[in-house]
Amino acid sequence: MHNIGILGAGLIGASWASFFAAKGLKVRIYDVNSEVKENALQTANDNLQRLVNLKMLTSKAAKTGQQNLQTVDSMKALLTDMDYVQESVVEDYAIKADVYREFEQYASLSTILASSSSGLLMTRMQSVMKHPARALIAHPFNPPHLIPLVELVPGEQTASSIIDTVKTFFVQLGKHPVVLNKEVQGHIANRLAAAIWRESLALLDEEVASVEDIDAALCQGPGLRWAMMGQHLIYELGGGEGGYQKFFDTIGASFEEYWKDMQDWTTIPEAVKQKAVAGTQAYLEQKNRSEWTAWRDQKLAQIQQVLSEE
Ligand SMILES: NC(=O)C1=CN([C@@H]2O[C@H](COP(=O)(O)OP(=O)(O)OC[C@H]3O[C@@H](n4cnc5c(N)ncnc54)[C@H](O)[C@@H]3O)[C@@H](O)[C@H]2O)C=CC1
Ligand SMILES: O=C(O)[C@@H](O)C(=O)[C@H](O)[C@@H](O)CO
Repeated sequence: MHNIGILGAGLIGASWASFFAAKGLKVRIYDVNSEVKENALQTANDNLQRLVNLKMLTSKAAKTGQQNLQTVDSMKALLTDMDYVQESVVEDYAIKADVYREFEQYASLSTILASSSSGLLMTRMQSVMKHPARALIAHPFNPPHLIPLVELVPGEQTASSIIDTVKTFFVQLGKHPVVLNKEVQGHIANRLAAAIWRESLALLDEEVASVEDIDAALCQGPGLRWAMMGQHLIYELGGGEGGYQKFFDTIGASFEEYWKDMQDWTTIPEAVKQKAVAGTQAYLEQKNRSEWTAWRDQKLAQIQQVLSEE
């Protein structure tokens, strides 16, 4: 697959455009909002240069990538002779349904449609399609041009061959695809993030600690391990010579007590949202959002460079 379509070019679509262009693929960018589309082109060009500065891309590859990026003015122009489309339009079933119906007016039967959706169910999204077998979720983590994870989630009508094709495609591009056997809201990573986020909010609400200390307790502790290990492996090691079973039999029992005492919100209280927004302002006194984003991207690149030195 060489012709890549970016359908929806906001925050994630622009980063996807950067990623595919960095890999030497031909990338067409479309968004219903022309200003967003042109901004995405500029962002993708800027990101390619940033990848050079981060020593994650050669200048030659960046130049080729910039030459391979183009914006188009219609879905028809986006989808003509298109191999693979990464859909990153607004996270809304109705909007995605309209986009999928329009997609099928112009895309050939062989064109793969992959949604970036953070947690919508592909079965519901592909239900409006005449040819749903070629649609799946390929959910990234922000920013996809720097974070390798992509969660592949089939809908009930997705062909298994499409999952295999897209998994191979992403592995060849240096991504780390994980394949879900069945769809669940939020997939894997966002469900894990949701559990941590809820308790981060609860600890703030119960005035256990400040926003910055709650965040630091995460990124200066377990977060460092999470860059290379997940909870299962971490606790296999946490059990010492007795391994995971020892961990279950000893420390694990304490976690059962924590769970009894932890929040089980299914909606976020408005007062908590206000506390979190207020508490986060302290970060913006240190750096503005663009500076935090640049700092994040630099650290993400450095971490991955270290982790690649096996
Ligand atoms: N923001 C994030 O950190 C992440 C977002 N995602 C997912 O990516 C998707 C996009 O999210 P964002 O980039 O954050 O949203 P965004 O709001 O930045 O971009 C969405 C874009 O879709 C465009 N759009 C709306 N209707 C359209 C149509 N009919 N045709 C073409 N373009 C249309 C909008 O103009 C907008 O530019 C969502 O499904 C979201 O769940 C996935 C991972 C991370
Ligand atoms: O965290 C991410 O980048 C992704 O997993 C998401 O889909 C989040 O929901 C994102 O929309 C907010 O960070």
